[in-house]
Amino acid sequence: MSTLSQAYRDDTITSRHIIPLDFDSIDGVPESHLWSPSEEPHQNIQTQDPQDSLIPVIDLSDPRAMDLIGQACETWGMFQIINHGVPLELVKEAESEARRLFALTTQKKRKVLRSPGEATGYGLPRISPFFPKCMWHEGFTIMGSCVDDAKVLWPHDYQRFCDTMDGYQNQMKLLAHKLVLLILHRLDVTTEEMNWATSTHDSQGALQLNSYPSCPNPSRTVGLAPHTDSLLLTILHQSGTNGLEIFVEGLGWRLVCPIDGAFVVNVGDLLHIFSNAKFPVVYHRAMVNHSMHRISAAYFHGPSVESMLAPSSSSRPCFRSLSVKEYISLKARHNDKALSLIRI
Ligand SMILES: O=C(O)CCC(=O)C(=O)O
Ligand SMILES: [Fe+2]
Repeated sequence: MSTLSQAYRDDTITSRHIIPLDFDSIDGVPESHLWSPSEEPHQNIQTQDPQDSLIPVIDLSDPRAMDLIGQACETWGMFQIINHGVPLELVKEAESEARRLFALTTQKKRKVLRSPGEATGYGLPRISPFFPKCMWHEGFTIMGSCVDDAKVLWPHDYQRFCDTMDGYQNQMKLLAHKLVLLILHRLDVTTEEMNWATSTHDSQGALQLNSYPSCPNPSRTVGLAPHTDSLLLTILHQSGTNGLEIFVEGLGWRLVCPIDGAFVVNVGDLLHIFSNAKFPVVYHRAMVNHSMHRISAAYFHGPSVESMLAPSSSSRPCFRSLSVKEYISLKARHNDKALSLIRI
């Protein structure tokens, strides 16, 4: 049976930029990383006042949580959650282990470089080939066990990293299932569809650790270019530094303020399709700043890659049905054009 990592492996586009910059050895932004407004479609739209975040913050212990989540999915496709039940200690530990990883020398990190045809390891964002300039970013992708890479990075001290990332992925998987259940109440789903979306034993997840070093020229650089996440939903921990922005039709780019102990949750393409576009497609990006090294951890949750996906109980579906694997493949080849290719 295919796994998410096989599906990603099959479709990696060979990129001329697969190696993140050696951030330790540079003192300016090289031409390859300098974006002009015309190269970044939304770059010139002003971000709103940082205090004025639109995205709702929902307390999962609130009896109205299900309704609030449903409304947020329909209106923004994004919300933040607090009182989610994930031990905050574990979140802090995962962030600190991610910092320990990115603080390694460039030479060390490149030993676990994600080569073309590989799904996990150290590297640039998967969307890099679709943009003319490189992003001010380095990432580390984990799907299941990361022990092989960790042994290369810390031959005598790899267990701490692995245990933390395993524990974090387990908690994310539990939380993702809880959220999917709450979200599906907003949609008119059949029992069979409910089983598909909530089946725990063959759901798939990937953990993406993102690092955005401080940048000498943040107004001409992009941390993570505008994109949508491919799977059902994403649960993001952003360290206390601004950077994540969501594109809202008619309003432009809006900051998603970091809140201590909260996770940002956003609808991914598969959920957009499954909701028959009742939930919007969520464009977001990450910007960088002059003084802070920003870290984030995104957990992408999806169903089995072998399973079929179609708009739920819809008399007038606006997408054709296809396998999850096929969608991942379309996305890898066509990026944000993938949804229009399956629209009917
Ligand atoms: O770093 C962030 O805030 C966003 C990360 C993200 O969008 C992703 O990893 O897909
Ligand atoms: Fe994302």
